[in-house]
Amino acid sequence: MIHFWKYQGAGNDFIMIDDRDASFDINDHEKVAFLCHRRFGVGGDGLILIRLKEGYDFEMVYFNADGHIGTMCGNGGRCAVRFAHTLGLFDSKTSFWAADGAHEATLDDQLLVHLKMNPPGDIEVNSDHYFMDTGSPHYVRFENDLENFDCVTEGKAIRHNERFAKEGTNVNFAQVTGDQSLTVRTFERGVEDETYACGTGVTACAIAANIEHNMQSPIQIKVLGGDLAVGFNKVGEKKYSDIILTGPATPVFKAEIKI
Ligand SMILES: N[C@@H](CCC[C@H](N)C(=O)O)C(=O)O
Repeated sequence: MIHFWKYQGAGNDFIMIDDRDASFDINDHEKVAFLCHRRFGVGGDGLILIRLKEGYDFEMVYFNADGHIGTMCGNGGRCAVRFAHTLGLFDSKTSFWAADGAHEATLDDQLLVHLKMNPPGDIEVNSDHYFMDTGSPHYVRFENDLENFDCVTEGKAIRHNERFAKEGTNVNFAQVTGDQSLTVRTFERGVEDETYACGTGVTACAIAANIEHNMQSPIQIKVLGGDLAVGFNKVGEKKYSDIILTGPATPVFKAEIKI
């Protein structure tokens, strides 16, 4: 029997498991893929284990819906913070461990989670797109009409092109909607579909918007499942610090599944 919670952050949804006793087999990809399946299982864009980690309040172990361990997940990170708070692992400020290293986060009075993201290393600026790693790899391209845009077809073609076919990449399409606002749609690696939101993706889009359009922090970002914001400090050419992803992290239900 597996006891779990379902959480969503701006519509990016996750199965959350309290695995402080480390009893979940992280190599059982089939089980994770089954649990994330929207027809045969619980359904989710990913699955997250909360584990203990020395020197931190907790560790977040993140799997994509395909059953394999993923890289950093920004929306999942916010949901993990809210879940860890419910488990009594911290009071209002936390530091936790994830695939890309340490993160800090706070939970405010309106239950919004402010999550510090690790700065991207090299940012590639190409003629029609950006590529950077904000904890997960992200391709970013600016578009003019995201409402009438085939994100799945375009995203899938880029994710499977010669450059990305092997390792994969997440693919984001961003539209400037104001002086400090964007709309973003994302095709996610590991889900292999468009998701309602991607936290590491909007982080990459905010940075790309600063480089391409001199857009200033904080940037408000509309995604299919809600509203997110990304703040940052520009500390040099294509160098950023204090990158904060802000958004909701909402428990949906708790249940158990016999497996
Ligand atoms: N939804 C996530 C991104 C998760 C990482 C990704 N699917 C991958 O492994 O590349 C987010 O909110 O950042």
